[in-house]
Amino acid sequence: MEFAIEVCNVTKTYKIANNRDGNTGWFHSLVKPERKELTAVSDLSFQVSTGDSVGYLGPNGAGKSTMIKMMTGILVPTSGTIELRGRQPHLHRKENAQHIGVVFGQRSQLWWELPVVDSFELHKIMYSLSNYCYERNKNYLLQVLEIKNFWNQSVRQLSLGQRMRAELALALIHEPKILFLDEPTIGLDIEAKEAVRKILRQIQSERELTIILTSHDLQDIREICSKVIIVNGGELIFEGTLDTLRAQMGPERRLVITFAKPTGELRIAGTALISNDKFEKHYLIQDRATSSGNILAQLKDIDNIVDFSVRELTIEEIVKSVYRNGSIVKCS
Ligand SMILES: Nc1ncnc2c1ncn2[C@@H]1O[C@H](COP(=O)(O)OP(=O)(O)OP(=O)(O)O)[C@@H](O)[C@H]1O
Repeated sequence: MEFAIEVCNVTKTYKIANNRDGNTGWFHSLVKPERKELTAVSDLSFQVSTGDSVGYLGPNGAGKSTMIKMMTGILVPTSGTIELRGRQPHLHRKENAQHIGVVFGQRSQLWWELPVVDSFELHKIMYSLSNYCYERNKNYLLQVLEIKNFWNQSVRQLSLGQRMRAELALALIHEPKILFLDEPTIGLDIEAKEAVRKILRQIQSERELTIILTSHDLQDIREICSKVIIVNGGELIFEGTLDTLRAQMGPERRLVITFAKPTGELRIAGTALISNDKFEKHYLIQDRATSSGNILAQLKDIDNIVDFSVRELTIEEIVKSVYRNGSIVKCS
């Protein structure tokens, strides 16, 4: 099997200031600063096959951005090796750039004051694209990403959803084989999120694109990715398919009910009571067959309910669940 990405025993440490305690600590840190090491990525190994779409998940500070920066060649691993299509990214930054596209949800590659088209013309020059290749890709992306009607508009006038579609098109204009997406739907409304996910699914299948996606929105992962890697504290804690993760995790939704008056223990069929405060109770929805309608039917006869919500587990809760429900799973 051909691997698009091979990560082998990679560790990345940063040197950070060691601020000393005590009354004079600040003074000593100022005149004689000490440094200590922080391990952001710890002995990580995994492979991504060509054409796979992988969700790279973890709580804040888990080392996701550090890993993406190493895979794109911006940072150099402290030890271990990374290969993208057989090449170490930091040693072959120029060649590597031809094969990868990068979208950071919180940072723009588009020129803010200029019309959208200008950023594309610039990329054409930067990537030395032939007229034929540029026009073919441009026409494809303009149509799939529906950006024709704001093609000549200045970037700062675009809505967030339009800008993200333009960012995606720009990252794909040189027809990369691997696309890195860091929180691509952050800040978008539901409709715009849906559009981005649909487009990514389409482009991925039409171009056999390998996708690495970090997101705190589980719906992104569910709709775009076939595999998941979960990291915590720089270490790999899960690698496998979404189905394996679901089986490992158990319930994926949480029901929260708020009461007007102090209320004793209350059971709801198809859920497990996990937090039993007098005014607020939390339940894990155990059974995938338990629909919101089913829950609503059970709640309608209980007066005294001020509010209730059914929400997905957060990444932090998933990480806890992976730890709680057994050993760390690695199954490619
Ligand atoms: N340039 C840096 N210098 C020193 N420490 C850093 C640097 N970049 C990241 N770190 C530290 O490395 C650890 C991992 O950070 P990283 O940004 O990779 O995590 P992350 O999973 O992407 O987090 P988030 O989801 O919050 O973006 C954190 O403790 C962070 O403070």
